[in-house]
Amino acid sequence: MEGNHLLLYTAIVTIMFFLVIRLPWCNQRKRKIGQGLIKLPPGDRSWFYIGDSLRWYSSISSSHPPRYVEEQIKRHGRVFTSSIFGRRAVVSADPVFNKHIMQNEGKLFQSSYPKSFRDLVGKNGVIVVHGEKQRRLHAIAVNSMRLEKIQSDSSFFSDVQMVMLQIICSLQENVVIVLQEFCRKVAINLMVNQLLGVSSECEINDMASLFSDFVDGCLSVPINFPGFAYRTAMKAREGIINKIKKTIAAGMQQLGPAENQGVLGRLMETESLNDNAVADFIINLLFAGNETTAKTMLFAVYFLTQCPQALEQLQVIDETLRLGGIAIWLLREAIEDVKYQVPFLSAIHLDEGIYPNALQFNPWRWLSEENKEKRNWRSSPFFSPFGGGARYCPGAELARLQIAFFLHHFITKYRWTQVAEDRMSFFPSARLVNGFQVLVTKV
Ligand code: HEM
Repeated sequence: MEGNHLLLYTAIVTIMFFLVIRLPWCNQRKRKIGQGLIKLPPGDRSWFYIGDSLRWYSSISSSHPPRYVEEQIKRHGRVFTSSIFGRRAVVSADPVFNKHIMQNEGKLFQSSYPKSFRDLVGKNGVIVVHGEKQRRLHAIAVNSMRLEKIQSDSSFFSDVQMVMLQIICSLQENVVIVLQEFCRKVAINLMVNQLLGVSSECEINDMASLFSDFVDGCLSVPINFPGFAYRTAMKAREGIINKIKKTIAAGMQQLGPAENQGVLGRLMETESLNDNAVADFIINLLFAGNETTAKTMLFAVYFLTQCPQALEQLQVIDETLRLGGIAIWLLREAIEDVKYQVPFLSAIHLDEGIYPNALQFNPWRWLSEENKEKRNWRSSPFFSPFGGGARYCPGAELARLQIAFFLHHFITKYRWTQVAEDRMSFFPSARLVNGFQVLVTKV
């Protein structure tokens, strides 16, 4: 399992082209496969996994991450077996089967993460726990970030506005900026404000620095030794926990109504979690929400740069999530031997059959009548940027609001010119390889 770290981290931060189901490789299962009692989906039977892994890596680090999967689909069909991550895994690029996997979280499949990752995000966090505990924390997360809840927070809009203005107005004119870094800063500052209810510039900056170290560690190789990003992230985790505990101890009621104190305030008022559980909860939201939101902001500006007409209309968020979706796959472990059929011919976000000219950024596609139902990410098997089933993303509404605010401010206040070639890559995590260097000028 340890060998899986890098890919796992990539998986976590990087719309769903496909789902990977890791097969727990016990002797009993090996024997059953040998005796033909368990039939695996078709696939290359080579146990020499390096070849598959290299092709997998080279594909996800290219601008077209599903390449490897597409090649395998041509040979074996939409659900196939592959030797990646040092193990046999079943890869599904079948939209309906993917939905089935997500709907059966905890019954037939479950998500699984290595110990180093669990230590960092907290072993009681919603991302890593299972069963009743996961359902309870997930419900709390959904409740604290519901659209109505966010909108009823009288300070939400003014806070977001303030954070946005602070950062966006700090941009210098006629200077080349690396937009990737800039979007990360925007997302981290918004996250500090939205999760902890912190609004003073100085406090936001302090916490943003800890958050940034923490997120870097989540995306690094887990070497717990001084000088390594993972160790720095562990330290940042301690700093974040201290701050959360201090905020709790200070009694948020003194600071005003709890619904105006971010997710932490709402949590304290309505839920009976102990301090450690609250800290792990917030840290999980931070991890899950930060890179995903930052990269969607970045990719939206990147696609808009290539499509100036869309600037006029701004129907861009769903199209960005389809074409530049951050979670390119999800990982599941099969709990039981699963019978499945592969009768489905349709495919997912980049499939020409579902989305004609799939590789073209075309936000107007979402306006057509036939795509209206497809667009419903809660029910559609063809559009799953926020996952599905028991683990669907509880931060989806918050993320969309933040991205919309960012685009509004950035687009109405600035014009930009791209100054260096760039392309998308999903290795080691979703990014633009040259950071997207742009020269900005005020409108
Ligand atoms: C564009 C931005 C975002 C994208 C594309 C995204 C995508 C996803 C996806 C695909 C999952 C499912 C993972 C799985 O099934 O294994 C997920 C889960 C999750 N997301 Fe998001 N997310 C975004 C923003 C956010 C934000 C802003 C927050 C919170 C502040 C958040 C919190 C979470 C949490 C806590 C989970 C885990 C739920 C559980 O395991 O029960 N996400 N997200």
